[in-house]
Amino acid sequence: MIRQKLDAAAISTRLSELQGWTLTDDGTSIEKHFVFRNFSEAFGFMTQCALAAEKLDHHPEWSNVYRKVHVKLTTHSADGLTELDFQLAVLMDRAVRDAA
Ligand SMILES: C[C@H](O)[C@H](O)[C@H]1CNC2=NC(N)=NC(=O)C2=N1
Repeated sequence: MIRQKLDAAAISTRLSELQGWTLTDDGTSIEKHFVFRNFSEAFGFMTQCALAAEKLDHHPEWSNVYRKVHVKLTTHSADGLTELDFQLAVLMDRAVRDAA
């Protein structure tokens, strides 16, 4: 199931397929710091991700300061990481290319 909590081995495999994402100390989230050229690119990225997240019915915890966006992904209902978090991470990495 897509909303089923992943075990440590699955998390480590999925994480190794990504770049720039790290596991938080408590093991329940992955996070990444994105840096863009300017605020417009950062906000364009967030807009695209917001629409993708809504379609996926899976939403990021994030914050933006000028040209930086900090993203933390976790599945609240599973109290940990699920396949959905990794799907959203892949979508976000793809959105970076479109923002440029
Ligand atoms: C009803 C709806 O499917 C749920 O509330 C979804 C919405 N988005 C979500 N996003 C995240 N990150 N975790 C959730 O558990 C979650 N649940």
